[in-house]
Amino acid sequence: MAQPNSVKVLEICQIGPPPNSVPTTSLPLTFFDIPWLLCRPMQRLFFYELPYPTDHFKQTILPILKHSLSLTFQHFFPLASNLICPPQPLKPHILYTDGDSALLTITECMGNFDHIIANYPRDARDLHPFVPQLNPARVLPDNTRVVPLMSLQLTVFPNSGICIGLTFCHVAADGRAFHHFMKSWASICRKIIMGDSLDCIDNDSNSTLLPFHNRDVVKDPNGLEPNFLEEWWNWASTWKEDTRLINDVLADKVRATFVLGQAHIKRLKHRITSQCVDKELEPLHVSTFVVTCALIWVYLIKSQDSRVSKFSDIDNDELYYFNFVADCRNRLEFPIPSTYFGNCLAICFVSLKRCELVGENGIFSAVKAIGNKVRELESGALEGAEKWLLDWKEISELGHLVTVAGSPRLGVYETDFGWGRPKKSEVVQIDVSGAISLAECGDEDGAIEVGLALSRENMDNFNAIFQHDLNLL
Ligand SMILES: CC(C)(COP(=O)(O)OP(=O)(O)OC[C@H]1O[C@@H](n2cnc3c(N)ncnc32)[C@H](O)[C@@H]1OP(=O)(O)O)[C@@H](O)C(=O)NCCC(=O)NCCSC(=O)CC(=O)O
Repeated sequence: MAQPNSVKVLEICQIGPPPNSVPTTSLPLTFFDIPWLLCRPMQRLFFYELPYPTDHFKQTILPILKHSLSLTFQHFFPLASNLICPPQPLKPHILYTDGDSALLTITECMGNFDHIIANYPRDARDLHPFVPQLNPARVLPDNTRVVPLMSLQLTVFPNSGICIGLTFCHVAADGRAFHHFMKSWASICRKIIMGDSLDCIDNDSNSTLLPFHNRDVVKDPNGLEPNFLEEWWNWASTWKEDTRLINDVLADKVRATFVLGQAHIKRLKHRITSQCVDKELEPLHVSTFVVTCALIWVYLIKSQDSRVSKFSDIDNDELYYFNFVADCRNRLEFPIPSTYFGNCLAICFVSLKRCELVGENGIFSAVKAIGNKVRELESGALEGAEKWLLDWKEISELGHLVTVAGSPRLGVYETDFGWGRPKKSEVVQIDVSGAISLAECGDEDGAIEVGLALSRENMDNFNAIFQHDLNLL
């Protein structure tokens, strides 16, 4: 019997920039890009309500989506390009050659749209049929690997909605760059639907300014690039691909979205600020991002308690880690345009003992640790950058790590192709990577959506703690 969420493939094609519109271009990787070479591909879904039958979608909407995608690739060509990894010591780089294109698969799904986009816990495997696979890498006779950087999937849910799914390599684009691409594609599509002029895509709002590709703006006075490359080569030579089947990894996992409302965030901020006053401490950096991360970090550790205690003694002195990235486009001594296309992220780690996190003042301690790290970025976002890769490797091997994907500042729900805001956006890879995903809330200004993928037992525990504690805020 077919699974409710199985999809039927309607068409497979390749879409690239219009022929002869982009010259052959090679982009070097900067020290900001190299750490992402070994990162799993990003998997992002956007769901839209669209009450049309499949034939209408195929005849009317699909041609516009394809045409606007091609026009968008003309400016965002790295996403239609390949990552070229020649044998050491030649450097990996991104190469666009005329004719390069991204794989686009069109599918149809008879599953229940409302269930698929719901916030309540659902089988983590439910979203995977909508995630496109990247074309496999090619290996040239001289052992150069040619790796496609992005693929797309459009799934139509007859008479209810569509899903735009994208898989892309983080080495090509960070969150800001990727969502710039998405909003530009949406803007061009919208203009075609409205019959507006396409003379330029940079005349309506900041989100559709043209991307900036010149990598010379990234200065590297401390020589991070050669060191990161050396570490990547060492790491890649011993790296073992995770060959487990996705269904095995996700067999017991469920995913859910938790919403932290504006009122909750306000009260949480107020509570932390008052604690500072009561204890006569210096004010902390109490942003929405910081308080949300602190709260979720603490609840995640508390929700694991029952599982940990079943198998082992809890070591309260053990260090637990939290990792987030910070957009450096306005945080460096040298100017980087806000439209810079590539990676421009500082990698930040904080750690606390388990007892500090689960104790009475756990959220306060977590706010202090994360907030201080954000504040440190003001005095030098590249401070300690030489340890980014080593920290990453060591800490991920230690375990006890919570990482963040997405951000509430990327405007995910502003991605409007001409038929309204997304009903839901999901970061699918968190179910394997173990990260939490953050986004602004689609339904409430100032609220935050937190995406989680946990074992069924942990999700139940997390849900109970979240509902109980939120009522006390
Ligand atoms: C370092 C940070 C994570 C956290 O810094 P902060 O704690 O200071 O929080 P912040 O920068 O969001 O905002 C701080 C304050 O600035 C103001 N502020 C900032 N941006 C604003 C905006 N767009 N609109 C309105 N206010 C804004 C608010 O007052 C806010 O407080 P308040 O919040 O209280 O109102 C962030 O600055 C940052 O760099 N975010 C981007 C991270 C990123 O790019 N991630 C994507 C990874 S790639 C990826 O994951 C791929 C993918 O997504 O597909």
